[in-house]
Amino acid sequence: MEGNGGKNNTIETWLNKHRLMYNKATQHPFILSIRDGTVNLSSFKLWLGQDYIFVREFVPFLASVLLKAWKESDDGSDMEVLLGGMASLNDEISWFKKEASKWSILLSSVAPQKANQDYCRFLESMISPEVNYTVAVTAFWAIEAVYQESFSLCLGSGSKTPIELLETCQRWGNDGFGQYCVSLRNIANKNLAKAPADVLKKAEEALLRVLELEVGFWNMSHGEM
Ligand SMILES: Cc1ncc(CO)c(N)n1
Repeated sequence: MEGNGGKNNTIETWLNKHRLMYNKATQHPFILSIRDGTVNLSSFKLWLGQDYIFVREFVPFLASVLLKAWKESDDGSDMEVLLGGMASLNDEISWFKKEASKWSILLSSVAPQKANQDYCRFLESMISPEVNYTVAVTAFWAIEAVYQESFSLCLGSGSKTPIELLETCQRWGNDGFGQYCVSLRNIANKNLAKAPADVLKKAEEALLRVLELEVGFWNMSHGEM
């Protein structure tokens, strides 16, 4: 018997259960301000500099997920999806540098703020070999999914996203990134379906922690510290 009663839709179940928190993370006032065109550009610049630091910390985290997949996954296609993610991160770091120079942000002088430090500390905790693959890949999916949902909101019909922010929104809101998030969710669901109860509990906690940290990250950018 599988740990999850034989179901293969744990993520959907959790998203329904935690819908309020998920919506808080994906429909944050900062994102809504981009969508309605009222965004404060100094907030956007703050976000950009902080997210560059986050994304650099994201590389060793993803490397650890890849390592866990190699050790613990029985499906070789997981590794290919994760490797694709690693390749996009490489591209993303170049994009941040280009975007920062467009906004005259000196990345080398940006220091991580408290909410960012908290998030980076969480990523580091997930790197530990004691955290198993199912938990780490669930967290990874959640981190990517929040950005995908958030930024695709800024591209929808009726959105008044300022033209100079469209490229940012497209980076995470494009269909390819959406497909990638679906692949990650499928991987998470597949592993959750065969996970024992204690692993399920840790994965659900990791999901909630990610949502909380994402809200904190948006709050920081939006100047609600
Ligand atoms: C804070 C944060 N969450 C998620 C992503 C998605 O990669 C990101 N770049 N930054």
